[in-house]
Amino acid sequence: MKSWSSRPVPELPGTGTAPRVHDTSTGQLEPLAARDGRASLYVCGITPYDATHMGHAATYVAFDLLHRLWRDAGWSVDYVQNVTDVDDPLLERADATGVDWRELAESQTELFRTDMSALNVLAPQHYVGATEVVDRIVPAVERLLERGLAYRAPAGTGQGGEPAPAGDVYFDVDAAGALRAEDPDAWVVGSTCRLAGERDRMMPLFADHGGDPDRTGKRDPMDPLLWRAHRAGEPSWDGASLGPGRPGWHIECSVIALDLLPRPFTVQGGGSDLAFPHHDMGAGHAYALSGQPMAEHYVHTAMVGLDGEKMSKSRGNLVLVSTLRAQGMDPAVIRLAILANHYRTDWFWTDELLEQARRRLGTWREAAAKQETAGADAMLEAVRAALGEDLNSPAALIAVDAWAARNLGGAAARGSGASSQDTRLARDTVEALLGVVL
Ligand SMILES: Nc1ncnc2c1ncn2[C@@H]1O[C@H](COS(=O)(=O)NC(=O)[C@@H](N)CS)[C@@H](O)[C@H]1O
Ligand SMILES: [Zn+2]
Repeated sequence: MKSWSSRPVPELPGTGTAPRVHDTSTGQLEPLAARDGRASLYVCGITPYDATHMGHAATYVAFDLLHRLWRDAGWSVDYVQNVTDVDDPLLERADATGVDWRELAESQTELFRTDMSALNVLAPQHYVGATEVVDRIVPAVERLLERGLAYRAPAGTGQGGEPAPAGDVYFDVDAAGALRAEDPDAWVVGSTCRLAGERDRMMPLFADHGGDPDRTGKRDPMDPLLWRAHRAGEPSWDGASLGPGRPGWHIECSVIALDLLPRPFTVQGGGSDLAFPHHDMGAGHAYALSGQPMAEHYVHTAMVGLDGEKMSKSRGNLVLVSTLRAQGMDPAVIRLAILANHYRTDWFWTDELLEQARRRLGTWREAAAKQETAGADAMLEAVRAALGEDLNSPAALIAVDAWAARNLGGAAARGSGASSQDTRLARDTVEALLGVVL
């Protein structure tokens, strides 16, 4: 699937260092460093409807900061993102709005690409739809069955009490967890999101995020679906020995990452709502298939809300990037409004945030319009330091505020050494590291 076009990233003098970022699997700040000069990133992509709301945008802008820091450190970045272009929520929305599910997926993915390009989010090298890799998912599920790490559920009733045909294939979390006996690094339920052993906390999360604990005939209610046997009216693919059907959710990300990224890759990323079950189960599938951990680090962004509630499709309280753009809002203002919040602190989208970002950008651009300015070196150092400490973009913006104030304060405030080269470096710093064009 095609990705999107990205502006070139200005080169900066010197190099940054490995950013220390909070890793969900350890609960600590960890240096996210490349190996042999290569860093690799898998950020879960959208399920293509209601794109691109501010929650989506905040998550992809956060990982864009990491991507830019890695390039500033002189490393090459292998970046993969998927599109969950077949899944229950998408089919339900298509049915509810009387739109063909493929057309809905295609048009919403295109809108997402346009919004990402407008927000100056660097494009992944690989942008892969679940429907493009069904032929890779089927053999992976067959392999898990052969190894006794998956099983076919008998006919019964589904999560909502509806009839469920025989042939739904589930991952056996217990059997997979037993692999730890052979390898202490092996995945067990909860090992990548630190919920191991907390079933009473896990079960509601599992049910809320695509799980079907009440489906009869499962060995463990928490076993996640790998392959959904064909139901009338649903899209389905040839599943070879699995029979006709469609992929489960977690397995798509495991298979795409295993196909395109090193084992393990550097960072698995997404919003905090993906930590469990999605990233944890996905890590279990990847370990069961490869014998290697899926990722070295797991990084999750906080939730963006509106009017006191998490911004989400189900609540329909969405502020869309494309709506603001259609109203003439400069996307750089939207990006600045997002960056004014720390990626790991839940926050609410407000008009004041947008207004504050608009003013801030105006001040920065006024300073950058001056023929000669000073202080870019100090600003570069301060922005690198702020982002290098758990992607602290609010502190980075304050460093740019200080640079602008100094240069709008008249010649005396600027001090000696003002030059046009300095202005160039200031612009390049703000664009290369923050993705904002002055
Ligand atoms: N309110 C929100 N705040 C922050 N991030 C959010 C919010 N809502 C969704 N996200 C993030 O946006 C990304 C896409 O979400 S999504 O469209 O529901 N799609 C999915 O979660 C799956 N397609 C991942 S494989 C995910 O990383 C999700 O965690
Ligand atoms: Zn995913």
